Amino acid sequence: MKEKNPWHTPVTIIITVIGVIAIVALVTVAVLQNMPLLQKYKYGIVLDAGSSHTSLYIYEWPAEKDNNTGRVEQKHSCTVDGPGISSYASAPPKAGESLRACMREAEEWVPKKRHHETPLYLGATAGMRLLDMENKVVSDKVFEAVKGALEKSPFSYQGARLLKGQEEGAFGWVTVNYLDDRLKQGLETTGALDLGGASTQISFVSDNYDGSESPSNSVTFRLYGNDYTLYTHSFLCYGKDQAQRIRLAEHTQSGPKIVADPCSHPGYSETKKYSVLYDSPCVSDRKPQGAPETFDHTGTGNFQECQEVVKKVFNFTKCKYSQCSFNGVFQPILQGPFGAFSAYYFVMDFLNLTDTSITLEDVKEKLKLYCATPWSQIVQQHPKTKPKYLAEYCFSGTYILTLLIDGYNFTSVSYSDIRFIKKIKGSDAGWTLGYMLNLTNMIPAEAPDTPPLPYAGYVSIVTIIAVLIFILFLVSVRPLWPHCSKQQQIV
Ligand SMILES: O=c1[nH]cnc2c1ncn2[C@@H]1O[C@H](COP(=O)(O)OP(=O)(O)O)[C@@H](O)[C@H]1O
Ligand SMILES: [Ca+2]
Repeated sequence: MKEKNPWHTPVTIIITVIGVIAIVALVTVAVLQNMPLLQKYKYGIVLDAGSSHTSLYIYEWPAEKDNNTGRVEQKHSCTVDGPGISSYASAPPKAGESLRACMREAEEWVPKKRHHETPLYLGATAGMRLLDMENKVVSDKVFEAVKGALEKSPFSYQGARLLKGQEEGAFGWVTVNYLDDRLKQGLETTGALDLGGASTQISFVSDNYDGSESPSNSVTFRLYGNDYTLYTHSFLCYGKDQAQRIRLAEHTQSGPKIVADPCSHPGYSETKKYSVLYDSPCVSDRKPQGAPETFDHTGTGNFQECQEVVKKVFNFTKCKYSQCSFNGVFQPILQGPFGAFSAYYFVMDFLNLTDTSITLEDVKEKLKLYCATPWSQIVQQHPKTKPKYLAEYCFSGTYILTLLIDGYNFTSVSYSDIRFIKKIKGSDAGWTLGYMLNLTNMIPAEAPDTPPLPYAGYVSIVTIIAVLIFILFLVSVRPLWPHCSKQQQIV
């Protein structure tokens, strides 16, 4: 008679089926419970209302990683048509209207079901700081107008406000170091150099600065369990557009009809209004009395002379601290590396000077040749560049070098610590990302707890343990197996 397969007895079949079901159930529960949720994204929107223009940035991050890091990315940016909001002083409602096209674009980029929970911020910088100094009533009206426009959007409007210079510098530093993944890993940080139209910021951590000398320049952060004492300073009126005004004001103190400018190309000639040049708190107190209505701004294209006149924009005489940058402002010893963005990048990129491994002498030589190039040739070579920018690159390049070397004390050696950057890993360098990370509490003060095992390792271990338990179970119930019981009977 054929012997019955002991595995086919009802007891073993039941034990096996129950065991397999138990393992599958155990692994399934463990996996489901710990599985990352389906990749859903959250969004945040920040408007950078700068002195020259407004930009809107949309940021995106995985929904389950709110307070983890290195994951927020710029999804889209939109440049608002027209000038910065501070230019609408004579027609504030138009400042609000100007934002409409970008706000509509944002509605398309952010999935509709996320609109209501997407925070929306507007931060205004030096253009509005100047307008606020000049006429608080008007600057309030401009803010009212932009608030009105933003409140109408479907997003979660969180406020429109004037950023302090310190915040602008510090959040630019946070952005650069966040995107470079330096904060989470506690690595040496990168300094941030931001050049705008109306102000400029320098921010860095220096071993020689603990915040006690000139405390108004210090900002402290605790990020991912690391303490940082940041040195930061914002120079109002030292953005490149206002610095240009200060420089031209030097030239026009006697109210001349013709200004021969070494920082403009030979053959350049433009009629300009005195009232427009002096329409800024950075120069208004120097307006010459009895000047004609206009002057002819002509170029001589002399880099050395341009350097001399640009230097006069800075005051190097007084310093009540152990050391200063300029205008009597304290600055600790520079400690690199540095990322230089915004107009630093636009100008140096146009001039093909973003490579800081070339010597400063070579940089100056190239700029000298560029400044001496006749205006007609410049216009011909760059038909697509805005004439306003084109007319100023010789000045802007000279201003950047003078600000870095004479102003901040970079040397021919430390100049190579600077990287001119526009974007880091797809996100624009600037204060907006740092501002949003701060307001949404997305950078925790303490390092987040990380799971001891990666997800795949966790699943494998749960499976192996479950299988082992099952085998042990089978072995322990072996005496119940029919053929074993038979053998025992024989013995
Ligand atoms: O393509 C460009 N070439 C040269 N300069 C540019 C270009 N795009 C923007 N800029 C300049 O960058 C600066 C941006 O300053 P912003 O408007 O942010 O002022 P703020 O930061 O002082 O408030 C302005 O001086 C603007 O003219
Ligand atoms: Ca800016």
